[in-house]
Amino acid sequence: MAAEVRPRLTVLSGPSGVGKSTVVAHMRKVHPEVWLSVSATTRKPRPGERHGVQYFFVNDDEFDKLIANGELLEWAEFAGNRYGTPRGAVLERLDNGEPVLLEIDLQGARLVRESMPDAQLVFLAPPSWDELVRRLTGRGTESPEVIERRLDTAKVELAAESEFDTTLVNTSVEDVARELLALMAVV
Ligand SMILES: Nc1ncnc2c1ncn2[C@@H]1O[C@H](COP(=O)(O)OP(=O)(O)OP(=O)(O)O)[C@@H](O)[C@H]1O
Ligand SMILES: Nc1nc2c(ncn2[C@@H]2O[C@H](COP(=O)(O)O)[C@@H](O)[C@H]2O)c(=O)[nH]1
Repeated sequence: MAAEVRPRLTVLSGPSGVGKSTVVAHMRKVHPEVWLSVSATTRKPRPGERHGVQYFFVNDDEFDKLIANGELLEWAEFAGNRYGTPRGAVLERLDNGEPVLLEIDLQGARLVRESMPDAQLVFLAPPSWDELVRRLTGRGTESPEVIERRLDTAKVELAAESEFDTTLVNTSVEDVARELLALMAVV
């Protein structure tokens, strides 16, 4: 009998404001054992965000050093800031056989697919374009200019949906969190 193949690295991507962080937060409330990689970013913290929790907030020089030292599994520029996945923590968990989740943008997902072809790529889609605009605007964390920039990028990201292994439509946070857990073989 063939051994069961369980994808161990899962990448969750989708346009800004679709609800990736909300889904992951719900999932980890129900299953705190699911490990989410904490990225490094040059973006300034939003109110309530803490260093080492949502992100490692670093300056440009520090980000340059992370790249130069080969400490990032992937990195990308998104809407004027840089974001990257610390390599060490991800590889350590994968070596231990633990499921690993990355919440990263389309460019990062493409880079992970190149370097780790066994990763499963999950695209989180909005129920509609208007709902995406409502969510991103309603979150109230970005200026109108940044929202416009993120929505421009969202058009590119939505057009790349077919590159992903699976699409989940974020109509209900609870349903999507359950589906994602099943894809990660956590439940
Ligand atoms: N299923 C849903 N129904 C209604 N609102 C939702 C749903 N999922 C998320 N939201 C809301 O949409 C907004 C954006 O969600 P969130 O910040 O999780 O998006 P994101 O994809 O992580 O964005 P970014 O990529 O910019 O970090 C939040 O205000 C959140 O409460
Ligand atoms: N390529 C990467 N993209 C990342 C990483 N961490 C987060 N992200 C993505 O950036 C945008 C913007 O995030 P925000 O917190 O400023 O709203 C979003 O699509 C994230 O998924 C990363 O390490 N690499």
